[in-house]
Amino acid sequence: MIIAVDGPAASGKGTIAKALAAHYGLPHLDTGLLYRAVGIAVLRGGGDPSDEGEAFHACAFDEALLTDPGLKSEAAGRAASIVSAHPSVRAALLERQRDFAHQKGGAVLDGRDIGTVIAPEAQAKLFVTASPEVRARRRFEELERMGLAVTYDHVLGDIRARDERDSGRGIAPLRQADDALLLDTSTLDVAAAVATAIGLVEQRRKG
Ligand SMILES: Nc1ncnc2c1ncn2[C@@H]1O[C@H](COP(=O)(O)OP(=O)(O)O)[C@@H](O)[C@H]1O
Ligand SMILES: Nc1ccn([C@@H]2O[C@H](COP(=O)(O)OP(=O)(O)O)[C@@H](O)[C@H]2O)c(=O)n1
Repeated sequence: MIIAVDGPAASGKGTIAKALAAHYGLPHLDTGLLYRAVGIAVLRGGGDPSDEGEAFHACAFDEALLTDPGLKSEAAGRAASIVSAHPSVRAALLERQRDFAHQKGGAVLDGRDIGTVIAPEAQAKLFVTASPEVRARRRFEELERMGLAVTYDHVLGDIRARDERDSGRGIAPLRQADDALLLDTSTLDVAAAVATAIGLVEQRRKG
């Protein structure tokens, strides 16, 4: 079974995708990490994420970058959101994601375009969301726990800017697939959000 989990920044999609993977015994891919790695590779090379040529070049990033703690920073998220709007960058990362989705037995992937572009044939698609304020609070607390110097207002501004860029781009914009089930986690804690997600996947499996 392929499970596609899409949604905006800090909606809880990664938490849900990981829990679904554990529940169903499937491998999980956080596709945002790939774009973050490209973004960080450009920044560390002194380049400009909005330069498509530089961003494309960075798609051949060192695999060790995928476990770099710097990937979780706001700067990496911002750079990821800029490089991910370049068609050549999306094309360069496409096959790797499709191969992961189509491995024997299935997989869980989370991102922005899993249900629409990477695996439109996924048996279960969830679109996870929450209000921008709730998402900013969660991300703010997460970054604080990591010891990063951030303010709530800055994180909220960053989340809004990313929402706009991710939803407004011409290629693979963030949107709920027609056959995706909506899961708003604004008033759900992690346990309730995961339980709801499992219920929705079961609905698709049986239907
Ligand atoms: N339903 C929830 N209630 C409270 N906190 C949550 C919930 N879901 C996720 N979180 C927390 O919010 C932060 C962002 O969650 P994450 O799953 O990484 O979001 P995303 O993958 O959408 O960016 C993490 O610190 C996570 O523990
Ligand atoms: N499948 C994906 C995943 C991420 N991305 C981009 O990569 C950025 C970082 O993604 P992420 O999932 O790591 O970000 P968070 O939602 O965890 O904050 C997003 O803002 C998107 O611009 C994408 O375009 N397509």
